[in-house]
Amino acid sequence: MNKLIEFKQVSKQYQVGEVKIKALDGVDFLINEGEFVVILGASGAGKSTILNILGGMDTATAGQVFVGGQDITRFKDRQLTAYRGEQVGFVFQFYNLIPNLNALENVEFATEVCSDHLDAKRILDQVGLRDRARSFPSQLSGGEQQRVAIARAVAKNPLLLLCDEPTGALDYVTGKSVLKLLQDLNRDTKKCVVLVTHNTAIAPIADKVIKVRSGRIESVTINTNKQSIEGIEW
Ligand SMILES: Nc1ncnc2c1ncn2[C@@H]1O[C@H](COP(=O)(O)OP(=O)(O)OP(=O)(O)O)[C@@H](O)[C@H]1O
Repeated sequence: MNKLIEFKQVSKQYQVGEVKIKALDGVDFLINEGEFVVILGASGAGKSTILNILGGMDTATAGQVFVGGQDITRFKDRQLTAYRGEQVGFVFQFYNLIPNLNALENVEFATEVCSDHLDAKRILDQVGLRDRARSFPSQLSGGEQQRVAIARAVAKNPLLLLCDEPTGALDYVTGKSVLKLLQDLNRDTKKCVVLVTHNTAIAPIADKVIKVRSGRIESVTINTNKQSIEGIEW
């Protein structure tokens, strides 16, 4: 399998007044093309910091981050903006949809800047929202809004899909169906998915599990017997 992402001795320090906070401290890991990766860890472990640096939303204090062979820590602002806009699809806990655009418009708006984007209607169809394309976020359930957010991310046709606690605001059954959608998309499109969670029960659905603790990598495990989301409970 080809290497897609490499973190090399990545550190991140935040300065809050007089206090220095070490969010990441020498983080190393590899992710291959097409992998479904779960980043696990307790609150404050550094999971979101890893995802934000990988997505070009934050910058490392030290170290290198290679994505598709390019060191994104060396990118100038414009390159980073282009990388974020075109190569990365984000899915957040609280959907972040634009309230006065309907579902279809939310997806189309996100893909406008992407030269290689997919058809918004087709992707909405794929996430099971064909009949809700004209609905506004306030008219959709949490699970439906998250499906729009996933469609928005996928329609950009990005290199990677980054998901930060995508089921954090959803009930058990809806959360499971959103994870199933992400798992299906990963299988069908071969896009790399990196999902951050504190829920250890989700780990068996991943190809690779990266455990983070106090800003360091505790372990990296390859699941030889990856499970389907239907097969696990918590
Ligand atoms: N902008 C910031 N300024 C200062 N400290 C920050 C900032 N962002 C994160 N931190 C700190 O860095 C550490 C790692 O935070 P991070 O958000 O990556 O953890 P996390 O594992 O994603 O936690 P959670 O599951 O609670 O979201 C924490 O101690 C946090 O307080």
